[in-house]
Amino acid sequence: MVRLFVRFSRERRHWFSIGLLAGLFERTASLVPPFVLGVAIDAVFNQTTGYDLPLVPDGIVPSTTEGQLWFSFALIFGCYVLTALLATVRMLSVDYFSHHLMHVVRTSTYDKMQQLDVRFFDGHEKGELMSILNNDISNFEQFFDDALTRAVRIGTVLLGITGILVYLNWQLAIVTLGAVPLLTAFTLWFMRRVEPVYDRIRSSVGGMNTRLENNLGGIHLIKTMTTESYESDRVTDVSYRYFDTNWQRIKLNTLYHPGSNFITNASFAATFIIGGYWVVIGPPPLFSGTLTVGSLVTFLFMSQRFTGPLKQIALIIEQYENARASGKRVVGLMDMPVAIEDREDATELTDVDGRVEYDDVSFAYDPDEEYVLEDISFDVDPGETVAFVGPTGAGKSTVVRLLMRMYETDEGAVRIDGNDVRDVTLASLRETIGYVSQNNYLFGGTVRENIAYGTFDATDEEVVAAAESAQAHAFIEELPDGYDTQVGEEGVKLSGGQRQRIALARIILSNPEILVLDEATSDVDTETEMLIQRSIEEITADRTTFVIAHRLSTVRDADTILVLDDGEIVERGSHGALLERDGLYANLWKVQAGEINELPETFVERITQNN
Ligand SMILES: Nc1ncnc2c1ncn2[C@@H]1O[C@H](COP(=O)(O)OP(=O)(O)OP(=O)(O)O)[C@@H](O)[C@H]1O
Repeated sequence: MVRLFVRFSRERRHWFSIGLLAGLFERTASLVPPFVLGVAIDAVFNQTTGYDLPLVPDGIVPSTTEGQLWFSFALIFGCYVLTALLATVRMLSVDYFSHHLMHVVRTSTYDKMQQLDVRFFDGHEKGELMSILNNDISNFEQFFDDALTRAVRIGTVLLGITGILVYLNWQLAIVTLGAVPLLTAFTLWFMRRVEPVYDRIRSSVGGMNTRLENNLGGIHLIKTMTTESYESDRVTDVSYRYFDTNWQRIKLNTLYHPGSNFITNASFAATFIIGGYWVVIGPPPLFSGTLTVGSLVTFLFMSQRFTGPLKQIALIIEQYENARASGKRVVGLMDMPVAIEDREDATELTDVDGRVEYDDVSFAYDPDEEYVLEDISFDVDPGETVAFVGPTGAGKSTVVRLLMRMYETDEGAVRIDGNDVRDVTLASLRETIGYVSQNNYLFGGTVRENIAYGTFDATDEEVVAAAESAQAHAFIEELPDGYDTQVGEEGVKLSGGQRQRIALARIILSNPEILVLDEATSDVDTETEMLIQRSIEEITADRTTFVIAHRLSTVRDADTILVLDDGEIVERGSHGALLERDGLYANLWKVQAGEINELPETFVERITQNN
């Protein structure tokens, strides 16, 4: 928490200082009225002592009893006004500071999260990350907004009360203040018990968010599979875990609150009994000197004033523990090493011709698992189209993820125009490559915004031209508001094929040097695909293109077709050459063309051996 505070509060820290100072003076001013009341009782009502207020020059104290009465009223009223003014200053400055801090921590955490590589997101659920960005950062804000200023005010009150009570009667002060060490010991015991519970609460919030996020995202699946009751049970489980960890906290709190109440009330009772005895009968055994009625009234008022703040310590601890657990998660994320980032001497990838080389590339998603790609080598000349085909899970998408350096090769190198992708800046590398996948993400917003995403300065004419190339213009025109139609969250208001065409238009508009089409037309009907294919031929004519497709008709015109199986290239060549070879590709083609009904059983084995 200290780290987060030091790092992110720099710009607005003065607001925090102003707030703390205002809180300090506010509490000091609030202690004056009971003290003035005590003096007034003795000097004005009982007339047993002189009107003597420390720090107030004698010259300004009226000499008549009536004057002293009005003076006391004015002083008490003035302190209340001052307290209210200072409270306003405190609240404004501290609220401003803590909300600004929350804003800075949230945006910085988000920025950091964005820098993390895809592998990080593979291993973390969205709900978990959402709960860090939302709940954890709010807890952090709450601590600074509320708990910390409260702690400062309590500190001031306790110090002020201690000073006043010791000044009035140090012996009775020992009785009244005896509660403080007891309460401190009790509080420390409580803190030790409650700390791990808060860690568990924060993690159960993350788990619950993840479950809810998953279920809302998969609501269509839940409905079609009629798994509502199964999912209700799963939500009940995570919600119960949250309830249960909270219940542990509540149980500890219920022990703490009555316990601390008892200690502080005992201190009040002891002050009342000993002080009352002293005023009425004389000093009790072990005590000596005099105690006036006014002093006893001040003592009783003050002991009430400090029992409240002492009880609030529990709340502060609660907020502190909450913020500590949250801070740990935020810092954990901030400290997460960025596995894929620009090297210090990274250069810009500019004037790209589009020559791509895979040089003996091997890769595993999990270092402890087998390679997903093994010894992949091929070259693509500028402007050529290379296609990847092969059974599902063969590693086709993985090949292109390495090109964009979403993951790094374990062995070998991927080069563009002779530059190892690890030696160029990530931004220039990824700007060079346009990627359309089978899972096209659309942001909630209009069709136009989605097409121009990433090419934010595109004119309307350019957007329409890109949509025309992607065979999307006609259907967009049919939509209720044309290009201004809202597509809904993740584009739910569009069909899969429509979403794909918008994603294709987006990439066409960004005009990348290298194009990757990963099942980019898998969701459109054959007719539309043929139309898109014509546009794609135009778009890809002069640029290096990687095409991944299960529908082999899409790739038959590619310059080179690489057939992948189980992470290895098992065949390579043009469509005609591969048909002649009569291997895996030829068999797949025959199945798709309806010439044979199923693949020969031993084909993979045979082909692998032949290679
Ligand atoms: N993010 C990931 N983490 C771990 N393993 C992965 C990940 N993505 C893919 N894999 C695994 O890597 C292998 C290759 O996956 P890849 O997506 O490259 O196959 P593909 O040939 O593109 O398949 P498809 O035709 O079904 O899209 C598969 O066994 C898959 O389970």
